Amino acid sequence: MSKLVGLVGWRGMVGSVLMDRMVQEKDFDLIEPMFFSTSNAGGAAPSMAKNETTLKDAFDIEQLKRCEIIITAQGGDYTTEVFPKLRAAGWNGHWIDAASTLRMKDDAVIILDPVNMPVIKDALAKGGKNWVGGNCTVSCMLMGVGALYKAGLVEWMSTQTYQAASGGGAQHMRELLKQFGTLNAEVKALLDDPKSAILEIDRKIIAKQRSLSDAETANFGVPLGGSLIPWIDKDLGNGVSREEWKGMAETNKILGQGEGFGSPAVPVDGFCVRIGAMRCHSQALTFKLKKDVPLADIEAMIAADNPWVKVVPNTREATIRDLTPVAVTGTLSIPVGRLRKMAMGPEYLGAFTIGDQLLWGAAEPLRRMLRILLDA
Ligand SMILES: NC(=O)C1=CN([C@@H]2O[C@H](COP(=O)(O)OP(=O)(O)OC[C@H]3O[C@@H](n4cnc5c(N)ncnc54)[C@H](OP(=O)(O)O)[C@@H]3O)[C@@H](O)[C@H]2O)C=CC1
Ligand SMILES: N[C@@H](CC(=O)OP(=O)(O)O)C(=O)O
Repeated sequence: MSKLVGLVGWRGMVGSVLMDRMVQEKDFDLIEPMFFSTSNAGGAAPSMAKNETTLKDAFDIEQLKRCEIIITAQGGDYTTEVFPKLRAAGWNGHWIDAASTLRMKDDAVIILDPVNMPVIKDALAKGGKNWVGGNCTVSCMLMGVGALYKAGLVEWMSTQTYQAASGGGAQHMRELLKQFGTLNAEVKALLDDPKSAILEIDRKIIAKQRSLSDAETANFGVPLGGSLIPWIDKDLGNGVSREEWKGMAETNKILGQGEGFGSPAVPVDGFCVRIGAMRCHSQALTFKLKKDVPLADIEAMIAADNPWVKVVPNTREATIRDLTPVAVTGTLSIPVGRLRKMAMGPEYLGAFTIGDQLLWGAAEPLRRMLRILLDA
């Protein structure tokens, strides 16, 4: 008989991407889905439902307890409220979560199976039940350059990220697009006139950006359209943003090394920056390798690591065609390009990589974990 799998957060942005992928990969053929809602209990479940055709209350512990596996993309507040109650009520099922709440707990594994299948298998063998998707930037980065870590080649890595609006949620994407529209409207007449002065357009744009109302910047706090924001997530009070802190903490935990694993952590640090892209996170990486490895060997290693990574030749033509958010959005492809040795010495490697933060950055590791559990 198919396992009863609870789905919470299925109609949100991450959840919708997850549902699409589960339909594409025919995951629903293998499970008995039970759909939950925080806002519409008793309503009709979506078309993938089989026997459980009404939405269950996502706070109803007795209904949740019926599920052998629960997948949630409802968010951190939901996890904080419901997960401890469910475990306290004796539920012993598998919890697969997109939120960061439980990520760094000792009994949780950060799931990214093309990179850390041995860590997942080891935890499963030991009775692990809590599986949490990684930070989108970290997951996309490791899907691209995980081969260098697996080969034990990385002494340290520095990251400079270019993160899309979607990382903040659906309202942030809307806000960005509204700002672009407002700015365009401000200078439309001048743009339509090829003889108009560009510096006048520029003056009007900056004046408009600086006078956007609180309502027009409610989500990001400041204008993002035509600008950038070099701070993502909370201020940890030591000059580091929480998003930057996740880089080192999560990379090492995913790889099963560093604190708690009895081996040294690889230092990872850099700056995380919000830019006006829609849903692809991009990052420029600088590696200090433990030894000088020929570039061709590095390219071959990266290309062979998993079926989704794609080495982009370090030429202008290939880069501007294949290594942009526009090229990658909506695909599972993880291009890695701009690979070259840097001026600092032969152990210093530069790279640039991009991933769709709603696919490999959020939904895909969750549905793959479901498959791992169904196959176990
Ligand atoms: N955004 C991202 O990039 C990433 C997000 N995550 C995690 O996933 C969580 C969910 O993120 P995200 O999907 O962006 O959140 P959303 O705000 O899109 O969805 C969360 C929930 O909001 C409710 N909701 C209320 N109004 C609407 C509406 N108009 N359309 C759809 N849903 C609505 C739904 O719950 P209900 O059906 O019960 O009413 C839904 O499940 C995050 O909190 C985070 O923990 C993880 C990685 C990346
Ligand atoms: N912080 C990411 C999105 C996200 O949800 O991250 P996390 O899953 O680590 O909270 C961003 O803003 O781009």
